[in-house]
Amino acid sequence: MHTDIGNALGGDPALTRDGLDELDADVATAHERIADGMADDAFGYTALNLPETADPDRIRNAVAPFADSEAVLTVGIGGSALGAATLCNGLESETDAYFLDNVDPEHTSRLLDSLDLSRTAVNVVSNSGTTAETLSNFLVVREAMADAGVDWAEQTFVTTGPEGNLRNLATKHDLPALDVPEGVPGRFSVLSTVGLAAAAIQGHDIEAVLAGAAEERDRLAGSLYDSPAYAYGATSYALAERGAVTNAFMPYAESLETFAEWFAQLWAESLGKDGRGQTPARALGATDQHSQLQLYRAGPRDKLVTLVRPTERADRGIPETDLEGLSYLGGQSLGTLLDAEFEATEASLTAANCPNVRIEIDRVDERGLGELLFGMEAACICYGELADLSTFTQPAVEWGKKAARGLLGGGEFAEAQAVRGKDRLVVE
Ligand SMILES: O=P(O)(O)OC[C@H]1O[C@H](O)[C@H](O)[C@@H](O)[C@@H]1O
Repeated sequence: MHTDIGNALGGDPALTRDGLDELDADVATAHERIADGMADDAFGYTALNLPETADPDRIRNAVAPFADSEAVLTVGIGGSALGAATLCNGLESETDAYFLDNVDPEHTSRLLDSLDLSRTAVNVVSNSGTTAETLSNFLVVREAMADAGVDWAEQTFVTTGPEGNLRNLATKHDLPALDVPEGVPGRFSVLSTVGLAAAAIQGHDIEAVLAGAAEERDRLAGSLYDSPAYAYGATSYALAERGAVTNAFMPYAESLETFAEWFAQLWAESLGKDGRGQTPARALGATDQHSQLQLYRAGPRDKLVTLVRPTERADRGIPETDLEGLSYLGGQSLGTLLDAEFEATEASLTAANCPNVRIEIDRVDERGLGELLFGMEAACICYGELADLSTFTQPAVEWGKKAARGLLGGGEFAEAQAVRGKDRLVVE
């Protein structure tokens, strides 16, 4: 992964090279704390050890019974779905991958009706083993399988923590179970069983994902100028502190669209605390050049734009044409056009003083995704250290979970009272 922060300097909000140089001493301290956390396998930091500690053979063996499946359906939400979705949606496979995260009944029904459940492996993922959306969707999937005359227990495996309803269910029905590694929060779990099992069923080279991640880990160093991950984390932090409270994250590859979703969870849930943080906005190049870019270039001066692309991709030529005014396109390729658009957007933002960062990988393949995923995790942790935030907690998300559970009669939660006490001012 390469991080080019040249265009992050000298814009509005203003960040100077001197400012970054000054921050570099804090990056050195942050790096020490991160290295200590990794060495101690401390909660959260241990996620950065996954390139070494994840066991691809164990994952491959666990999913071997499902190798002939036509599709893999992952039932999970948040960190228990987005990592696997990033890998599966980023890479080509003959085995289809589907994800049930939301509990929209229409979507769930439509998806289940469209699948051949007799040829579908079901991967139920929940670290806590108690998440209402995941367990509800699983109960619905199980019923649909039974209705279709499918032995659900033959086609289901779980990925979960040591305790909880899902662990109990796996024990009761003797389902294959993969363990979520201890101390790894969901949004940092993509390089573990949580993110890699579905990719393994799809036949992807999960060792290469880990190798890409390991390469990025080896480049963590005590200076932001030596580590692409810290360069991104430190620059984002410095800009946010100066007013760039929005991070418009814009990959130029359809295959990276889910990666932007994964990034949004990582950045928002980890760094949105104590009145601080940087709001991730998901965009896709070149599509959103024709919509959101207007705001990024000419709207409030409160943004960092992150442009991400592979430098190599399978290309497709644009046919020659004698259509008037279009001859300049003939003989070019879609890839050349996309690259030109990327560079034009970058220049256009810079000309308007909008700070932007360029992140590149060689290709969207297993290795490249491993680099990006690890790189963004390390960037996020670095940002959290610099801002002195508790990167690995999510009290605000837990609040809503408790409120919803209380409303459904799942226990006594003070948070549910707040929902009942909602102020109303209805206009009809
Ligand atoms: O894996 P689970 O325990 O089911 O949790 C799934 C998700 O739940 C919550 O919303 C957390 O804030 C997320 O970080 C987590 O990834």
